[in-house]
Amino acid sequence: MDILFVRELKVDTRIGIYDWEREVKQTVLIDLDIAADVRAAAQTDKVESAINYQTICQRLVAHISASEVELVETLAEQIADIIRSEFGAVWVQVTVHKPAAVRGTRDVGVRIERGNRLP
Ligand SMILES: Nc1nc2c(c(=O)[nH]1)N=C([C@H](O)[C@@H](O)CO)CN2
Repeated sequence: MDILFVRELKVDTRIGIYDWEREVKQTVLIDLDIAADVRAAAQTDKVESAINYQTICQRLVAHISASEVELVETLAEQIADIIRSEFGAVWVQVTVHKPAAVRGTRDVGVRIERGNRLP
């Protein structure tokens, strides 16, 4: 199976479990790996035959910038749902990074996989 990918989609959002985190926006970075059969797109050379990664990014920026969840897990699950239900992906891996959220670390976050990756 082929993979479409997005690295480090940067979005400011309200996220976190602490009172101070409900008052500010923080930056999250999103990585996506999306299973896709890209042969039709390659043969036609038309984006209409592809899963459009720009459209996905625009949809996710709209969703994430308006969201107010507490956990990175919740955000990752919502992102996977959007990509599968609205863009027809059969399998997706979503990584949500919350850089510098924990003192002494460069990065924390979560990575999930949803759906069935075809051979
Ligand atoms: N499993 C998780 N643990 C923690 C989360 C989270 O989203 N998932 N969040 C926090 C805080 O909001 C942290 O990011 C800020 O200091 C702590 N643990």
